[in-house]
Amino acid sequence: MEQMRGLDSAAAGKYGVDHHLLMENAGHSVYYVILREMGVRGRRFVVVAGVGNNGGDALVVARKLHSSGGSVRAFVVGDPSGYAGPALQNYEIASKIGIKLSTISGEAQLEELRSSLAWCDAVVDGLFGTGLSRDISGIHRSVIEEINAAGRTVFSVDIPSGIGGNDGRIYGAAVRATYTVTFGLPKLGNILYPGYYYGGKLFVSHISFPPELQDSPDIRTELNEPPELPWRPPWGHKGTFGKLLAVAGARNYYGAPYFSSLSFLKAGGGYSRLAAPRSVIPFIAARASEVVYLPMDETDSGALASSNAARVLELIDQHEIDVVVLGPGISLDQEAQSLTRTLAPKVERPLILDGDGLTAISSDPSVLRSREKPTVLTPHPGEMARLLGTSVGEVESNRVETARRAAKELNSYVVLKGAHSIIAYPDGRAFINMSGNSGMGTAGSGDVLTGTIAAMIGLGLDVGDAVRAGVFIHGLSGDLAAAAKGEDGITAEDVLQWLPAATKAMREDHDGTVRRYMPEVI
Ligand SMILES: NC(=O)C1=CN([C@@H]2O[C@H](COP(=O)(O)OP(=O)(O)OC[C@H]3O[C@@H](n4cnc5c(N)ncnc54)[C@H](O)[C@@H]3O)[C@@H](O)[C@H]2O)[C@H](O)CC1
Ligand SMILES: [K+]
Repeated sequence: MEQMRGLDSAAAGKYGVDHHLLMENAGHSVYYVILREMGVRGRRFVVVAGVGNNGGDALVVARKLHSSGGSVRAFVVGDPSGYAGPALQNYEIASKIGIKLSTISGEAQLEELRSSLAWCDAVVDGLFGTGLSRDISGIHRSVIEEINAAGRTVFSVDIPSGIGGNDGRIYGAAVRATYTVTFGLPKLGNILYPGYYYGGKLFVSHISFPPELQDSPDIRTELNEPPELPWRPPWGHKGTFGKLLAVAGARNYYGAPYFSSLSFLKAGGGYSRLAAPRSVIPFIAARASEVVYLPMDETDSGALASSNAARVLELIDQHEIDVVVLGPGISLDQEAQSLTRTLAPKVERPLILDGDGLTAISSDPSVLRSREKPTVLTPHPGEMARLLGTSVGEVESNRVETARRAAKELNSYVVLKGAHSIIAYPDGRAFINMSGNSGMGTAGSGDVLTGTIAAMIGLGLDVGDAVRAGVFIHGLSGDLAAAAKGEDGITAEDVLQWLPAATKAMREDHDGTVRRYMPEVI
């Protein structure tokens, strides 16, 4: 939000696009969405305006709806003497042009609001925008509850009132919008859950900001728009599309090694090898004949013995491995953990660390510092908390900055998994991934992600691009699975089985596939 205010003042200062113009553009963009989504003439609208600039925007909308033949009942919530600048100007105009304008200062006026909400076809929510600074109570909260109770189509101005602009959290109560039109660029609160859910269909209006403002390098957080996949030469062979070595598995963890090694092939990778404890391999081989198996020495508990380190390094050279996955399902067995800490600094290939492999390096993250080749970490919030020595609550309350911090401190590409996974680069950039659904919160889904990212490296993408493409395609695969079977019952196997279709969609219609996940720019 602070960045947006900076853009605002830059727009006014440098280009003369002052706040009056910005407010007019903002109001018009909401009006345009209403016109396009439901029409205006003869329709009935309740406009709820707070006494800040969000309210000012809403009064511009009221003026335009009124002018185009809509029936408008506007309610100012709070003391109109609070208006200033362009918001005051729009309040004064709204007072003169024949709009039915009431002020709600207390519970006594709620009945008039309630009957108007019953009367209207749609509500314009301009109570709070990015100025929301604390939990909502009193009359503001009652108004939000009335809007939600009325069950009408709601167009929220900039952000659903009650959603925090920087964190997407609900500040006491929040409007459940059908549409949100946000200005300039999306705020984190428009994109992070639950804010993203409360916003309904999201539109972005650049409110006539010049591109050089929107594309400013100072903006270090973006939506994940993954790159096109590299071309597949028709004369390609297994080696052309990447050779994986997955070091994974333990006696009671058959799924992780299976999912991480097979998903590599399902997402387009060329040749997949799995180094797993000797006794585990027959069970996995029965399910994945396409993977080549390397039986490894094991401890009494059936985990990878630490004595395997030299052999793994030899195998990497012998088979000209391109990318290594280390950790899925290796268990907390001390030897497997120490094997991971021994291998991590020595693997001179792009390395993806996941699952219990992350736990192994959590006790000594410095083992990554000496690595020259890129490192990718794919923690869920619990693993991230262990990596950073903090709590899950801390991680979840500030997902973007936590991922950014981890990427910098560990000099790695970090995927903080969860609803809207966050991808952070060592250089400080962060990307919010928009594909995926709640059905993917299921055992093994993360293992499918590691093989998918590895496949993108195998196809030839730079590691940063490979992480962004892998996370997006993994989520897309889960969405295709959910579309076919519903979110409740999909399992990691479904996410795995839909990977080819997801990769195919990216090849056949990259722009269309990605655009479906992006807010519509109007
Ligand atoms: N480039 C842009 O992004 C543009 C943004 N515009 C609009 O401006 C709002 C932000 O307006 P602001 O005046 O800063 O605050 P709000 O209108 O969001 O809030 C009103 C007012 O409410 C007070 N307040 C905060 N929290 C509470 C609370 N819990 N209870 C009661 N009152 C509260 C606080 O004093 C606020 O000032 C942005 O969202 C856009 O809609 C421009 O108009 C267009 C360009
Ligand atoms: K709002």
